[in-house]
Amino acid sequence: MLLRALPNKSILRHYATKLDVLGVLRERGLIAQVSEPRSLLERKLERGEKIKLYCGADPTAKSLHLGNLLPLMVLLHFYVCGHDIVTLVGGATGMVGDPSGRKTERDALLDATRLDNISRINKQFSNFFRNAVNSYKQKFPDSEVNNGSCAHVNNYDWWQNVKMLDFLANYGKHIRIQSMLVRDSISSRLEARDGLGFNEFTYQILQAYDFYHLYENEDVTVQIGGNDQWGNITAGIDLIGRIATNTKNPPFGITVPLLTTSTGEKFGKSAGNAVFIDPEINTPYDMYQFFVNTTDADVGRFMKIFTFIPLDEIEHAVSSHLQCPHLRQGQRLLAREVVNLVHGPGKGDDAEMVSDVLFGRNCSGITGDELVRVFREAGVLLECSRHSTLTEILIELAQCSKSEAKRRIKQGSIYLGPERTKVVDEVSSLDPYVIDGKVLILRFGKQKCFVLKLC
Ligand SMILES: Nc1ncnc2c1ncn2[C@@H]1O[C@H](COP(=O)(O)OP(=O)(O)OP(=O)(O)O)[C@@H](O)[C@H]1O
Ligand SMILES: N[C@@H](Cc1ccc(O)cc1)C(=O)O
Repeated sequence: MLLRALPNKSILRHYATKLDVLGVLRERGLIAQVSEPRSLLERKLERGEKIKLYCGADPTAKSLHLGNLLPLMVLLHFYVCGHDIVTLVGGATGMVGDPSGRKTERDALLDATRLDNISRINKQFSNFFRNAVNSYKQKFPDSEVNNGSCAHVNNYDWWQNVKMLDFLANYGKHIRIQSMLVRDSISSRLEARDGLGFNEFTYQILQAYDFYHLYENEDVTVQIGGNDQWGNITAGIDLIGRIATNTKNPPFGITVPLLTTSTGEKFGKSAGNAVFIDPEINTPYDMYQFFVNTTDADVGRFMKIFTFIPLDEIEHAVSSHLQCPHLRQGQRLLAREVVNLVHGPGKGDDAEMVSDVLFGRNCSGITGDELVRVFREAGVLLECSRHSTLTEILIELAQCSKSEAKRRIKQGSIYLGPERTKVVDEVSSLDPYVIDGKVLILRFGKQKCFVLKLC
């Protein structure tokens, strides 16, 4: 296995002092466990040796979600420091189902659904790394980013050729049942009433063999995953130790802490609380809203995990945020940065603009075209005929009767235009409130705001 030295120029501002990506990741709260011999990995990195890392996700949903971003952020930090990365979509493992962290067996997916999920997830992997690197470059224009290579693989590509008899004969004896039985994902399910199917029991063998395959064929030496993946990752390390032809470069596993909800549940698909990164499922604005609602206590932690904001700037941002927490400056910075990173430079700023308009911040100066673009992307642009009267528009928006609409206007709870002009009567023309002849901002009291494109 060839070890290549990292080009000096790839050492970025954040890592300049130590060549210590692992140290930075630890400080950012992105490391739960590193397998032994850890010091060997640390020394390699300190010497500037280039390594290759992989992380996998099963195609059990249409999209990756914010929980999946934690291991991907680890890959990303290594990537912008010049290391090579591989993402894996589990075309094979997705047919079997990972029991890790689950109390019950997964429902099998239809082939067509799984295949569709695979192509979507591969696209999300490549978009994520492209957007994140672009947003990194935009954020730190003076840093030279010599990112490593980024490859995307599907484990079905090698599993489809593996024959069961050959596998059992060649690898079976190297896989020890005792160590399989004691892994948390297995032992916890053996005690449960419904037990565990043979498919799920063998899952760790599949993931172990993936690591072995990538180690032998692609020079991958590190696997990253959530902490629930520790058992599967160490199964791979065991297998490599037993059968690899060249063990001069020992394999390693690095896990990230599991992002949990306030009730301690893993944030993800199974728990049904995921925020997805596919903009067709959750728009950048949805993601912005999720982060803007972060509690004060989590703002700094999430900035460390989900953004590239340097640690000293995070400290500064959090302490000035805590002086006036009601302004939610910390949450706004966090939300803007994450969305820029995941969806590409500028998308966080666009989402912030939508949020500012909807939640009543000063929005004068935004052009009609810009409003149409950002509200359309956020999926919250409404349309109405430019010949409609105010009463007709209200009937549509509030799904109310004509008399109810008129009553609302009389009550003085309707505000129009960027200047939020209160109206108390049907207006003869909406034109004075319309921005650039095409967009009307209409508010119901303080709570609701609508942006309408006039057609
Ligand atoms: N909440 C989370 N925090 C940290 N890592 C996570 C989280 N959710 C998933 N991951 C990690 O993302 C990687 C891919 O996960 P994958 O998509 O296969 O399953 P999942 O999202 O955990 O799905 P499920 O909820 O159905 O178990 C794994 O390494 C997993 O540990
Ligand atoms: N088991 C991982 C996904 C995965 C699949 C195959 C691998 O080789 C690696 C990771 C999970 O469910 O989160």
